[in-house]
Amino acid sequence: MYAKVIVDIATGQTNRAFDYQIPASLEMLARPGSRVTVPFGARKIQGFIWRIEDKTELARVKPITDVLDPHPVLTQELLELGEYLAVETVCFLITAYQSMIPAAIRAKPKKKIELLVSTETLPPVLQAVFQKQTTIDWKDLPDDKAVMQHVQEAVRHEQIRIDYQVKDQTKKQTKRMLKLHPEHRTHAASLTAKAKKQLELYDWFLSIGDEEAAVPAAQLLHEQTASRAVIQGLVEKNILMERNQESYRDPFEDRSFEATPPQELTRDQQRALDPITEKTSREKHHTFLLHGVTGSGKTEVYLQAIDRVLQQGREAIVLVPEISLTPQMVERFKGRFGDQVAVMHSALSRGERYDEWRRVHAGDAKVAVGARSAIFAPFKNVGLIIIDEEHEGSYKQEDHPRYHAREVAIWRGIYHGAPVVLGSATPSLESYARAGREVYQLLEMPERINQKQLPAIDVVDMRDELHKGNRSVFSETLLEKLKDRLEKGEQSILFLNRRGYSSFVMCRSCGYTAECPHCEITLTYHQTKHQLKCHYCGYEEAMPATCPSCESEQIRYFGTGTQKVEEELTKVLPEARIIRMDMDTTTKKGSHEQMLRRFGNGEADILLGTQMIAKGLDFPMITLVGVLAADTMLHLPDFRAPERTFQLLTQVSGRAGRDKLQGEVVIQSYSPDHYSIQFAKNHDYPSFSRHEMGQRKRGGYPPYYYLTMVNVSHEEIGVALKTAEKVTSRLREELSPQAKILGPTVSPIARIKDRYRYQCMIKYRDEPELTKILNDIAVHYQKETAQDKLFITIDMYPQLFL
Ligand SMILES: Nc1ncnc2c1ncn2[C@@H]1O[C@H](COP(=O)(O)OP(=O)(O)OP(=O)(O)O)[C@@H](O)[C@H]1O
Ligand SMILES: [Zn+2]
Ligand SMILES: [Zn+2]
Repeated sequence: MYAKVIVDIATGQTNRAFDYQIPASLEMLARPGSRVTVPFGARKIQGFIWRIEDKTELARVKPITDVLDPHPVLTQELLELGEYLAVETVCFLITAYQSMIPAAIRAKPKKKIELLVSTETLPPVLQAVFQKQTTIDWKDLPDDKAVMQHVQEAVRHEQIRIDYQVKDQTKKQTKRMLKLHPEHRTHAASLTAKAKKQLELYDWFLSIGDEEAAVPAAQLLHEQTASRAVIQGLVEKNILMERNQESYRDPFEDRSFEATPPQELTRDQQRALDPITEKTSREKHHTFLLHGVTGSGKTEVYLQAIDRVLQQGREAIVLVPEISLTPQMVERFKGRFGDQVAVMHSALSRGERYDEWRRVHAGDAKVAVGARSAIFAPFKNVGLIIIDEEHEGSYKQEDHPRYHAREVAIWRGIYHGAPVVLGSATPSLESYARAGREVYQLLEMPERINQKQLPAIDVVDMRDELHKGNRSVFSETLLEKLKDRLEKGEQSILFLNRRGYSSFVMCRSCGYTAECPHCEITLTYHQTKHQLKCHYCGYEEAMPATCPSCESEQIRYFGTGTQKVEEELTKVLPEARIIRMDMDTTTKKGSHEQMLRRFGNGEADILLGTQMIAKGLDFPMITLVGVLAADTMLHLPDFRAPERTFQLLTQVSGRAGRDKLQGEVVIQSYSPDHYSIQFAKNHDYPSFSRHEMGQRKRGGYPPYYYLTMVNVSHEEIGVALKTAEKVTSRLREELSPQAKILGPTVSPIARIKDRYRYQCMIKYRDEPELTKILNDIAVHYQKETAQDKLFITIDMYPQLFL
């Protein structure tokens, strides 16, 4: 037998399968998707078995040194998905595969064989191998075909188990379990009346009424059902059998989750659920866009749809943005589905993450809830994929492989015949446009639960505040309302946007911002040259000393931090209890959760924070939301800036008045008339989307055009530029005349780590050859890139433009 192996060297030359022979001793373990060690030149390296074949074209092939995984880490499906990702995102196969498995098992684990039954029941050959041990190293097995056949048989009969020897830091815990031996009836004949205690224990097991039931030995001892000697007696007689069962580290074990029964759905919820279950019950793929306003009860729809899928014996994947993977969110899923839920996110330790992954891999968990990479959950029978807050930029990975989780979800949905549900109060324009063209099916929930009103939004013009002589970060209106909530004992959220800080220039007097005359994009301030620059076309101009619009000298770049806001807040509202949540205060593991729990328990009046408090929170006592500066993101050099602003304002406003009390929102802005702010104020997603679609059409941006970004960098500015020019002209030659190729221009960050950066943007509608051409370009420069001199990054769904 031969294995085609994808080796763990991410270069163009090694981006193909290499043939190796599978030695007899490893035949049983070598499966597609298993990781292996193989000789490569003078070295030994790791790789993945990609395919297994019974012949090779090569005259001489070396044997595989070792198979690392007792069970393949990648399923056949994931192997195929990797091939798709490699082509579609222009990355190496090995990079795609590595991104699908947790970091903890990328290390080289040792394999061991564990005895699950008493030694005597093994065939003599294996008895000799084990002797008195219950666990032996795989390495110590004799390299003998006959022994291997016995091992294979014993695995099949669950007499032994092959598993990883995991290093201490990620040590698995095991529990000794007892159950009836398959042939207990025959063996029980040997029990005499004298062995009273043993008979009692045997009867106890029979009384369970389930031949397969396994009971922890510790429980029997603890509850004094039997003594150690009695248990041992029955095990020796092969009436009971013992086995070690893994118990997983449970990151949530110190917390109990209140069971939450399904709620009776509202009419809107039922109307959203029905089309989804219609597809799940027929195991048909279909993509839904669930557009439901904040507080419309989208989560309950997800939960009930998942429930159906679990009843079918299938599995579900739920993606949520990392930042909204709060205890509240976890509670809802654990509360409904208990241990069947595996939670996968970066706040868990490496070991915990590994355990959760293993529970999915072993089929012990049925629902994977996690951030972006959970889309690779190694389930075998996926029945439903949900992407909550589907508009979030974090679903796009900004490193190789540069995939978008939405595309991966749809690929897997098609593979499994599983619907994909994209949910949001503020869908991305891309998804909404697809729903408009009936590529996705739109499901709408336009009202909050119990017809609760959406909060009234007050937009305060901060230019007026300045003219009135108020230089504080709080407008009079906001301060008044904050005081009012303090008196009533209700809670407030203050939101300060961190993104887009000090990168743009604005006149504090009239709200003027500098824009590129060619691109409808805000110019970015470059400190070194004291200049304003367009990231897209390269246009630049000098930083003005006075505002070109009103001649005020109050023109400057923009920014203030949460810490400063907190200081000011304690000055004006000394009696308020404040929790500040930002990158600085949440570095400690668990602090994020703890702060939210304290706020939820009413231990603070005001929650002040950045992006991490904008979504997902569902606290009944929040009746006021204040947005301190709505503009910061509006002027980012990114065509999605108005969309992101609208989304964020809508999401953060959505935290107010979700329960019985009516909510209210104050948005402070220097450009209160901007359409993003006005449409958000009126809770008018459809009008926003219509207006923004017009802008996109005029600018030639998604969803009217696709974008691809090619970035070239090199230590020598000349080489970087020349290569970028070559790539650009090649694209111009090979793509159709309809494709617009912009650039090369200097990247917004012109130099990173001493490398000069140039970029080229491709706008296109239909270029079937594009991925092929880009892959060819990557191959063409592979020598230079392999030497780490030249970097070419190709991004098929650019989300960030820096
Ligand atoms: N059918 C129902 N009956 C009563 N209460 C419900 C029902 N469905 C949901 N709820 C409650 O309504 C509240 C809002 O629901 P949920 O958090 O799911 O909204 P959402 O649509 O996800 O909002 P957001 O987009 O703002 O996160 C929750 O407290 C939830 O428990
Ligand atoms: Zn001005
Ligand atoms: Zn421009």
